Amino acid sequence: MNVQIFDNQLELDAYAANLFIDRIKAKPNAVLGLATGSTPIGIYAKMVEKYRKGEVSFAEVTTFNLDEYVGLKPYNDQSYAYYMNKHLFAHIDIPDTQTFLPNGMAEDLEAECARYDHMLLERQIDVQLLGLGHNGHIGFNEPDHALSGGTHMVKLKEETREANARFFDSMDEVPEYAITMGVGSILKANSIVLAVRGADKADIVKQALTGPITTEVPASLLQTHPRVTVLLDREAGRMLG
Ligand SMILES: N[C@@H]1[C@@H](O)[C@H](O)[C@@H](COP(=O)(O)O)O[C@@H]1O
Repeated sequence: MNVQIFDNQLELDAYAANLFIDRIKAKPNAVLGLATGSTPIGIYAKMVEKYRKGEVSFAEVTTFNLDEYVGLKPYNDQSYAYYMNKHLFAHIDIPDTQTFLPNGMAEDLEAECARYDHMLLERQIDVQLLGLGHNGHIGFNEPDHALSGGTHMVKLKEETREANARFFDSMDEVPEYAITMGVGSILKANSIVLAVRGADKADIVKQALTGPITTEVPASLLQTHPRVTVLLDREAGRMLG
């Protein structure tokens, strides 16, 4: 693993954005795997800035998001569809037909997981962006005695709902279920960028990067992938030797 520790957030954001932009410059029709949460916001802002300066075009890029809550309409401001439009898609030249997220409003959620998985099987993600949950989750793959390879529905752990409650008006509004890309699909990406910030993630960063490879810390499976770049701020990296 290539681990980079940054003194400030802006440097981390710029470095991460460049990894994606360099890939698009080398391969204009690159397939990007995208993530949500607070960490990627600055990375997307940097991508938008570079797009506005004319440094990159997303016209041929395709994107797949990791996950989506079940039961939130796309125009609900807490849905990941809304987030992606707000922070990235609305500001760049990517056609709507080339951006994909699981549909958490699908009537038949099993069929929706199969549909999303089918699309992922047909394509290879060139660069996959990941954040890290406090319990080691990636996407919404929660710690468990076994993990799913493909897209599936998950019941969110209470700790995850609590961590994400800060974005909602009350805990009752935080969805209980989500659809997430599986760990198998994530590990199939050609390269992976894991971005993590904050002292509250230092312990799980250490477990994920240096602890045993276990489904109880889903991010520890990244140790098995040959091309992972880990981007940390000082706080998140403070427990690494
Ligand atoms: N489903 C997302 C994850 O994909 C993300 O990595 C995590 C961490 O988010 P943050 O960057 O806000 O800590 O939040 C959510 O649970």
